[in-house]
Amino acid sequence: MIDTLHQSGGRGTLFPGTPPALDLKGIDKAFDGKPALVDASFSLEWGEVHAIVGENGAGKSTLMNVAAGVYAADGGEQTIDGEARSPRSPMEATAAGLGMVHQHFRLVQSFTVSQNMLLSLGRDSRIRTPAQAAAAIAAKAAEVGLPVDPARVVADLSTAERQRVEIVRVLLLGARILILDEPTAVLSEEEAKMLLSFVRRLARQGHAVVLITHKFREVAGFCDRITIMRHGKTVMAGAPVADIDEGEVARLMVGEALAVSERPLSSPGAVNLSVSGLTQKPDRFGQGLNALNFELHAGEVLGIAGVGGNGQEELVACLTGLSRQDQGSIRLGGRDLSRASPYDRRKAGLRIIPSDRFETGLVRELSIEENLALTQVAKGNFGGPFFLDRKSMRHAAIAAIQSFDIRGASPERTVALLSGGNAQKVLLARELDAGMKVLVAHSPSRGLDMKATLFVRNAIKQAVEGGAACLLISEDLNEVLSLSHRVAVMNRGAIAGCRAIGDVTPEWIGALLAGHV
Ligand SMILES: Nc1ncnc2c1ncn2[C@@H]1O[C@H](COP(=O)(O)OP(=O)(O)OP(=O)(O)O)[C@@H](O)[C@H]1O
Repeated sequence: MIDTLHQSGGRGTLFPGTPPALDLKGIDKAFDGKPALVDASFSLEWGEVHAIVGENGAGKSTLMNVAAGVYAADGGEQTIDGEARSPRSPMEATAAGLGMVHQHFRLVQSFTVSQNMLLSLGRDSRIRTPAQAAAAIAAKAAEVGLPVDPARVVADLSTAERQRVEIVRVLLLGARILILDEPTAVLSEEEAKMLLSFVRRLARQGHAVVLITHKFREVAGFCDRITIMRHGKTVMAGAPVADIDEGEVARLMVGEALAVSERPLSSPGAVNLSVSGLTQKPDRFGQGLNALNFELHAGEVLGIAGVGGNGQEELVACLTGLSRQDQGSIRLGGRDLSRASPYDRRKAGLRIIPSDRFETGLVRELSIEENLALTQVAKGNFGGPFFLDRKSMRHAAIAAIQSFDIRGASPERTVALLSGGNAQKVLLARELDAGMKVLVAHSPSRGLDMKATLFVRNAIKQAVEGGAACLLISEDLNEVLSLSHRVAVMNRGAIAGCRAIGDVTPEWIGALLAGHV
C-alpha cells in the first residue's frame, strides 16, 4: 500500500475512508489591516508528505501558524482528523495531535534537552522530573530513529541536533500531524537528506507531514503532493507531485516567467582583499582554518564552494573580526586589518551578509528604520550621542524600502515580522552602501524564494559591476557557479583548489568536495 501511494504520486490515501488529517477551508487572516491570507485552503491526508511552496510572504507560515494555534484566523473552517477544531494556542493544537517546528527554534539555550522538554510538558503530565523526561526522550528518539541526547545543553548542540530535539519534542507531546517550516534551510545537504528520509518514513508509519520548502528537488524527491500559495491564496491545492514539473511550479508561484541571474560583467581590477596564511586551531565546536591564502580583486566575485561545516563560518568570523586567527594576515585595500576591530574593518569598507541574518545581521526586535540606521549611529549620521534623529532615520528608511523593493513594509515595522526575503532586502539595503569595498556574502539566498533569490543576486552583481569585490561563500553550487569569476573549494578548513570559472568542471568540484585531490 505504501508503494502504491508513492507510485501514484500520492493520488490516493494510505487509509481509504478516513477523514483528512488536517483540513483548512476559506481561511482569512490580516495583520494591521493588511491581508496575509485570503480564502486560503489546504488539505492533508494521513500517510503523506505534503509540500507547501510559494514566494516569500505568500502566506505559507501564516496558514500553518493558524493550523497550529499560533494565530487565530479571522474567518474560515478547520478540521483535525475530521473533527471541527480551531486550536486557540499551540498547547491546544498539540492536544489535538498537531505539532509545528518553526524556522527559528524555540528552545531555551542554557537548559538541557530534558529541561526543555519539562518546560513544554506542563503540569498535567506524568513526566515530572528530568530523569523521567530523559527516559521518555530517549525512548521516543529510539522509536522514531532520530539520535537525541537528553543530557546535552542546547547551546552546545549543532543546528541539526537542535532541530532533532524540536521534532522529538513535538512527537513526544503527541503530534501525529507534523508541520515543518523550511526545515532544511539551516541544514547541510547531507543533513537535509537524512531529515527528509526520516519524515518520509514517519509519514509511511501513519503520521501526516507538512513540509514548507523553497526547493523543488525536495518536493520531487520526498513529497507526495504539493500545494502552491501566492499572495495569501491557494493557487494549486494538493496536486500529485508526479503530475507537475518545476517550470509549472515556478510559474504558479510567481505568476510570471523569471529571468536568470548572471555573472557580473566586469573585469578584475586592483586587489581589494588579501588573505595570507590564515590559520585558526579547531576548537570543540569548530573546524578551524588551515593556512588560507587568496586575493580578491575589485570587480570580481570569488566563489567558495563546499559542504557546510568545513570552515566557512570560521572564515567569515575571522574576516569580520568576530574571532581572531592564530596566524596569518588580512589586508583590505592595502591596509593591514589583521587585528582590527569589527568597527574599524567596517570603516575600511568591509560589509557582511551573514548566513543567519538574525544572528549577526539584523536585530529582530528593532524596526526596519532602526536596523538600517544601526551601523551609522556611531558615526553621528542620525543624531549625537544623546539623541536620535528619528526624522532622518525615517526618510532614509523610506528611500531604502523603495529602492530595495521591501514589500508591504513601513519603516516602523519590526524586522521579526518580515518574510525571509524582505528581511534579507533590509540587510542588503544597509550593507550595500557607497562605502563598500569588499562584500562577504555567506549563503545570501538561503531560505529565499526564486524571485527574492534573483533580487539578491542582481544586487550583488550590480555592486560588483560598480567596483566592489565579493567573496561569495555558499553551499548552493548553482549560486557559486552562476555568479563567480573564480571558484575555490573549501574542505576541512583549507582551500583545496581554485580555478577560473571557465576551467571549472563538475568532476573537479566533486573530487575536491569529496577530498580526493
Ligand atoms: N505576526 C505578524 N505580524 C504582521 N505581519 C505578519 C506577521 N506574520 C506574517 N506577517 C505578514 O504576512 C505575510 C505572509 O507572511 P508569511 O510569513 O506567512 O509568508 P511565507 O510564505 O511563510 O514567507 P517566507 O517564505 O519568507 O517564510 C507577509 O507579508 C508578512 O510580513
